[in-house]
Amino acid sequence: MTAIGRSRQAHVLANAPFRRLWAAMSVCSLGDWLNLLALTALAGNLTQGDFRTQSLAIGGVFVAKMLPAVLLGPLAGAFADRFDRRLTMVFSDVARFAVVLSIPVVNSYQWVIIATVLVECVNLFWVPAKDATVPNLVPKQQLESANQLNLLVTYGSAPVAAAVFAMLSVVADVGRSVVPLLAGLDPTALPLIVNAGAYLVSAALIFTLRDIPKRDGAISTPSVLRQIVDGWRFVGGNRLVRGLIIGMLGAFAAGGAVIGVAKLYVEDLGGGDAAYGVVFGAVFVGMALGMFFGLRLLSGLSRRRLFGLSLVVAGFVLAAIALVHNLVIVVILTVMLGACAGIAWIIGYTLIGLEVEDGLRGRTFSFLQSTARVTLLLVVSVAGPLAALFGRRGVDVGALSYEFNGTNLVLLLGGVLAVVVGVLSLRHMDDRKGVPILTDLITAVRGKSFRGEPAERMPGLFVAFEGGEGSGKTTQARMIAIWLRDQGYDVVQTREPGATKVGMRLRAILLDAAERGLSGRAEALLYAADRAEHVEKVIRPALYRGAIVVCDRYVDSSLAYQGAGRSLDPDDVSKVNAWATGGLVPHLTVLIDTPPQVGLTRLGGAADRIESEPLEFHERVRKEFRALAAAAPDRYLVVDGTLPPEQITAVVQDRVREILPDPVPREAEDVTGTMPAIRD
Ligand SMILES: Nc1ncnc2c1ncn2[C@@H]1O[C@H](COP(=O)(O)OP(=O)(O)OP(=O)(O)O)[C@@H](O)[C@H]1O
Ligand SMILES: Cc1cn([C@H]2C[C@H](O)[C@@H](COP(=O)(O)O)O2)c(=O)[nH]c1=O
Repeated sequence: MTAIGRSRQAHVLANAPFRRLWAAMSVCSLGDWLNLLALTALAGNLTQGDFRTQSLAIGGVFVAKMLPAVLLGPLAGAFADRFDRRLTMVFSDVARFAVVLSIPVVNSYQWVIIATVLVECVNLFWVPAKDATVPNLVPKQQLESANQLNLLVTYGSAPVAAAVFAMLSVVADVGRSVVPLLAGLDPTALPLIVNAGAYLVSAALIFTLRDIPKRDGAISTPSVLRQIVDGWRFVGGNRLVRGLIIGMLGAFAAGGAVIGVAKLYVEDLGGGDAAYGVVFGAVFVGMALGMFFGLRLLSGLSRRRLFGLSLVVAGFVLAAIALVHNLVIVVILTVMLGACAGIAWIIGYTLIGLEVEDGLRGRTFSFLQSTARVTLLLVVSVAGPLAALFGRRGVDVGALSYEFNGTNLVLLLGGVLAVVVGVLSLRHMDDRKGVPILTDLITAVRGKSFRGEPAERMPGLFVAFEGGEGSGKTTQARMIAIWLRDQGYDVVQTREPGATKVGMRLRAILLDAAERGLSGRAEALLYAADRAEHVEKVIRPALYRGAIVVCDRYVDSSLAYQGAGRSLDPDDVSKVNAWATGGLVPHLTVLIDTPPQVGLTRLGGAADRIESEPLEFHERVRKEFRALAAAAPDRYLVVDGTLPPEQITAVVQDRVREILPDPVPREAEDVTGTMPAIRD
């Protein structure tokens, strides 16, 4: 039953005009992928014999495919705006049909290149006309679903095309051996005919789609160079985005190296066109596996770390592909390579979506797309000539001989590049500095979250100071931090709320006296949010590093203030905080126990939102602090806060000394005195 006032929205594919356009897009995408496979294979077949010529010939196809988009993209977009969109698409489809069909008929390398450029020029009209049509056919609220479906067919058709290509290649081979008339035909002729047919089907589908308005507004497409310059201005200053862009472009470059030499490499391994189709399809199968299963398998690992890590692993897998001379193993490794690429791709896109602020997001995506195109073009154009330049080389080790060709070199370089950008991304974006990545990885593989590490397993020491308003804990935390630094320890002195960037904003909200009417639960959650950020970004990394963390307030403050003060269920407060901190508990909590009547009078300046609570509230807080300490005396030190500050410091020092790794004995300290190196 649907709720009153809410009607269930039909699926976007229930919209007949969009369904027809989508069908046309699907057929075209399939045709496009088949085209890529068939043309690269044909270029290799037409120049067979000489390794160098073949490498250059295949590289030439990629250059011909990408150059029109880079040079003429914006121009074609502007032209496409002026024509009737339906007719633009229909004419483009018919033109593509004719040009692709002519390729197997002419059967020459020069024509392959000319035809490729022609088809790509026509694509420049088809794509903007299609993009501008979708919003005309679909209501605004369904646009996102429509775009998702478009993406699905754009990339989802690649493995289907690879399978179709492999199958058609086998059929063509059988046909040529059985029918003598077909013997002279290149095996790629059949896939090219199917490719041409796909464009014709699309033309027919769109021709009958009368709902497309003739013209509606303009699609403005700035030049690729403009997009890159503008984009860098916006994204270059952000460390996270910089890391993401470096990683994603590196992945594109490594991918470009693979695309540029894949056909020849498969041929080197003894595979024909069908095997090329299988390897091509393996990349996409792997990508799908990575996107769906890889992320689930490692759901406990920090996304930023997983991004860099998947690039590094992809690099090693690519290097293995470069060195192994076995087609079956190469196909398996290619699936793994695709999985790493899939993980990196989805994380990269999601992180940009989540962590880049709204005003920058569009520009970041368009910057990424423009630079990705240029990177791909550059790498693909260099890969072939580089492989050709290196040629074929053999290494003899005793009775064994190992062939290392230009294709192996390009793949190996692609692998090294992926490892380097992976490491660079990790260094730029790591959100868990100081925590060994292997520890995180093992925890994630075991199915646990990286946040669940108890303090005892970390080399550092965690001391928290608690107490009511004006009890003197900030003074004591500072004295202890100075004393510890004097003794040569790495000390991180911190506080709650407000030790992180987000925390500072939360502190402002939480303590603003003008912020009236904040509910108890919201207050508890905001303190917990501050704590989660604090633990993840400051405390845990410091403890992993082996530092001593001296923290002014921690979970007990929430139990005392929100639990007892606001009368929230202590179990709820405890659970929320256990989740927020991943169960991180201090080694020692020092409670500076000062009666509120005393503490509140010590404070100067205007009272903040919590300080201005009535005395009974602060009494409840104090009572709860004392109860918590009484329940776990081993982990607490309770000191009378009305004593003179130096006396309190001495008591705290004695207790902390007991748990210090390699402490300086009290007597030695008394004799030598201290030479404070850092006062604060
Ligand atoms: N033992 C003490 N006896 C008297 N005054 C003290 C003592 N300890 C600190 N003070 C003074 O009390 C005031 C509050 O101290 P401090 O800032 O350390 O307290 P606090 O517990 O951190 O307060 P809050 O958390 O409410 O900000 C300061 O002016 C400080 O000099
Ligand atoms: C961590 C934490 C703090 N509070 C309250 C206690 C104080 O009134 C303020 C913090 O101010 P301070 O001068 O830095 O001590 O926030 C709380 O209610 N719950 C908490 O978890």
